[in-house]
Amino acid sequence: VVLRDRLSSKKRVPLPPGPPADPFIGHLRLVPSEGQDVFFYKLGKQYGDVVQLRVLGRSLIILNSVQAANDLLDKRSANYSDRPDLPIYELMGEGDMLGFVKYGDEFRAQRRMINGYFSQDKVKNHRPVQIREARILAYGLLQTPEKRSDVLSRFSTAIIVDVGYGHQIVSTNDPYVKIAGDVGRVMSESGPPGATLVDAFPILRYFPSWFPGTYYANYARNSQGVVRRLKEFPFNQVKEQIAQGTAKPSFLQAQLETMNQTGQRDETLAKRIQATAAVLYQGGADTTSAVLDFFFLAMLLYPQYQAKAHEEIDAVVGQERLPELHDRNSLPYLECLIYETLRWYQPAPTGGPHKSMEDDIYNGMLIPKGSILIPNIRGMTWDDNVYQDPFNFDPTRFMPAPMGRGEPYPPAFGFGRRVCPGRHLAIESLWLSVATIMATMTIHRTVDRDGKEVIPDVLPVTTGITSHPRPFQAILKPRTPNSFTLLKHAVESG
Ligand code: HEM
Repeated sequence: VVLRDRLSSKKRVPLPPGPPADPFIGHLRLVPSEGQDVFFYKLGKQYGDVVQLRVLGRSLIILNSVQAANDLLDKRSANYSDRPDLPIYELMGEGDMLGFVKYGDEFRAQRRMINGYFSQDKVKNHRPVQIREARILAYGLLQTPEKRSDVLSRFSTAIIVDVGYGHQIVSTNDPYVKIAGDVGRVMSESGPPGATLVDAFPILRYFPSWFPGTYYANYARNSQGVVRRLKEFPFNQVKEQIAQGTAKPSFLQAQLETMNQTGQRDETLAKRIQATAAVLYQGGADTTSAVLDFFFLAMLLYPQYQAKAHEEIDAVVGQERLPELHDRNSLPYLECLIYETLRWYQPAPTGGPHKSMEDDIYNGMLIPKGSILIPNIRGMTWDDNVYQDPFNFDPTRFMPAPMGRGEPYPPAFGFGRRVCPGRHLAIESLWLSVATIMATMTIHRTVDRDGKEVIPDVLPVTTGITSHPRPFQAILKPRTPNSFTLLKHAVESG
């Protein structure tokens, strides 16, 4: 009786508001193929911070405020930490990797493994690698500014490959660079159409990749080799190095050593180690380099903030040495510059999709069991209840009054039990790279044939769930002759 009463009372609870739908396909025709983050943001403006869409019988709940995302995904995380079925990623061989794993024991085991190596406390051990790579990055940018995008990718790949697998990248022929390139291509390219679902509903091919069955199935099948190599190559390399006594400390080495010590050599554990090591690359490489590219874009569009960062670094660090992490607390403006970059544009603007496990009621609205919840980070960072003049890039917004307005840092790393486990590593990588770049170079706009400054396009490209700036050129110059010498010396002395 109690259950019947609860169910019948739920029937009276309205669903969250949303736009009018078509019969059967629901809101399918409304959702655009590109720029879903901006579309969801606009829906939020019209219908409120919790909006419901129905697509082919599935309930999509769009969350456009930090408050709603925290209330549901964090405070009620026991119900909202599952992921939707993503058959295409499963087909690719990624179904057992943390970003896609369902809520349950395997999820907990993988998070524990990753947290054990990347918690706030543990990431301190990885600083020497990050410092070295930040300096190689700045040196590389000054030497080949026209290859900025490649140099940024190399930076984020090198950190993951060293911290994750104990391998230092020294040349572009490196097998890890090849694997990284292949994985990046697979994640961003779409393949030939032909999947049953896509054939049945051709419009599905324009859907973002988190929507079940929408990614090209053939392409996914053809990509299995790339994903397998990402899992097996580092694993086999480190296993061999351990056997030969040459393994360097790394995430993989630590997991394999623990497995050897406990004598627990079962296949499930070996597969789990492979999957967690692979997901580090997948979660950490393109995201970090995309943020840095957004940073360069912001510096070209808003040169006044670059000048302020230079001033702060000169006052604290001077020009005779390079910044170190112990300078971090003395450089509040630089901190704000990094968080404003993360607020302004994000590499994952629609966040990670969460799935609800039971019916729930929130603010008088029914969130049906099995809904896919999209924490639309774009909408949250453009929320004018939280951020004044949200489209404007303004690092001082986070500063306490009277310098700023004390606005909160953006939720760029997601929510609840699914919050990004690489966030501490990511923030330190970003801090070291931005601090080293600001200490050693100035960033300028290029000029066209008529001598007019080129202002790059601010609108990013978003494919699937990741976003990065459109290609643009920047002129990078050493701040002083000593900047270049300092970097050269740091890089050459290792
Ligand atoms: C600036 C860089 C980064 C950004 C903006 C970012 C952002 C995110 C976001 C938004 C999510 C989804 C969270 C959710 O579902 O609520 C996520 C998940 C994840 N990230 Fe990151 N991330 C970054 C760097 C990294 C790094 C460096 C690593 C690894 C070392 C990493 C590993 C992961 C993993 C494994 C997940 C899946 C977690 C799960 O499903 O439980 N990320 N990240």
